[in-house]
Amino acid sequence: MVQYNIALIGFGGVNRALAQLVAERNEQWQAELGFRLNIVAVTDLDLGSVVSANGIDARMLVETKFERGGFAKLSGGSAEADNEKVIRHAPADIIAEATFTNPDDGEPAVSHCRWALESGKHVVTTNKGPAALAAAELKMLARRHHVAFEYEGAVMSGTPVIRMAKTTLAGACLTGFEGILNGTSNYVLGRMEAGLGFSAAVSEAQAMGYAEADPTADVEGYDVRLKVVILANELLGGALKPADVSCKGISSLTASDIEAAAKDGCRWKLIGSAYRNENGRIEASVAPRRLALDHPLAGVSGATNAISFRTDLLGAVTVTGPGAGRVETAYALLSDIIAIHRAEPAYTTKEAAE
Ligand SMILES: NC(=O)C1=CN([C@@H]2O[C@H](COP(=O)(O)OP(=O)(O)OC[C@H]3O[C@@H](n4cnc5c(N)ncnc54)[C@H](O)[C@@H]3O)[C@@H](O)[C@H]2O)C=CC1
Ligand SMILES: N[C@@H](CC=O)C(=O)O
Repeated sequence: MVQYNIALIGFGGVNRALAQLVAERNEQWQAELGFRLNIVAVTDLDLGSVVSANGIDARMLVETKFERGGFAKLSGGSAEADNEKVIRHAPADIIAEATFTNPDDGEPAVSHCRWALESGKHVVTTNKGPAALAAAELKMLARRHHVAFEYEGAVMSGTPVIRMAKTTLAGACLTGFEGILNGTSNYVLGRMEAGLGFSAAVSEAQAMGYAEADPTADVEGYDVRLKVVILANELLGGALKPADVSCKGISSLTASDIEAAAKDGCRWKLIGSAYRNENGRIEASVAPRRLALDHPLAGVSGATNAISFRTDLLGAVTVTGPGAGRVETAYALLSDIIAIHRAEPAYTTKEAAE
């Protein structure tokens, strides 16, 4: 039986949902995917840290109402989130990083990933900071230590966009993309169309688990900007930084802007895009756009996201699916672990990994 020991860094909506899946689906994964997961460590800024080489009961983790520092009450627990010690020394094969996204420098998540990779542990993360701001360094570190750095969930949560574009669209000559890449802002725009105020709509998105810890990142477009950087660098061979992407969010859109668009048979959407121009330069932007109702992205509603890839050989290829949500994003971590499992011989053979 293959069993991967996993450490959860950050125990908020996404990693809790992953723990819930572990509690409910390990038998199914063993039968269908050929492995099971064993949670050996968890750290969280609010709750502290806990390590157990034999494994921590996933159901107990999700069902217990821990108070601040509450992991101290568990065997092997402490009230402090001792991330570096846990990441470097817990007996984990895989580190699941799901702490807050820091859009400025990606820290401390970049360091979490670095410590894990340096210690020979695979990293799966939904955190956009490391993927957008330090992917080149972290991928190199991963190669050097013969482990994986995977971040499918950083764009469009569990909807398989990065891996799909890299593998199944290989050879189709991708020249650009445009899409709705933030669930919160799309949800907010839809609720405003239904007559709700901006702040009330943002509160709803927070309650549903879609929004960032600071929802400014969602409504001002900073979250989409990170996703555009990730996709442009990963799929178009760019070396973009957030400052290279012009950025405007939806916070200045008023109820009357939304009404006026509806009267004209249009709808506002926050669109992130990047294209390689004829000089080979990548032009990237984030901005609200008024789309006619027959535009392929106009009908994408709620926290659903969609991306249209522009390719030479196929024209536009559009993928739609969840863009946010706790379980949906936990699925992205599972999909990264499945990718690691399927590539495992490449990691255990030194020559193949170099
Ligand atoms: N919720 C969603 O729909 C999606 C979330 N993401 C990303 O996944 C990550 C996790 O998202 P959620 O679980 O929804 O966020 P959350 O805010 O529910 O949970 C984050 C957890 O990380 C903990 N934390 C923060 N800094 C920490 C640190 N330095 N050390 C240890 N723990 C720390 C917090 O105490 C909190 O419990 C974020 O980076 C987010 O941007 C990505 C795609 C979708
Ligand atoms: N806050 C983000 C979560 C996923 O990246 C969103 O709303 O899309």
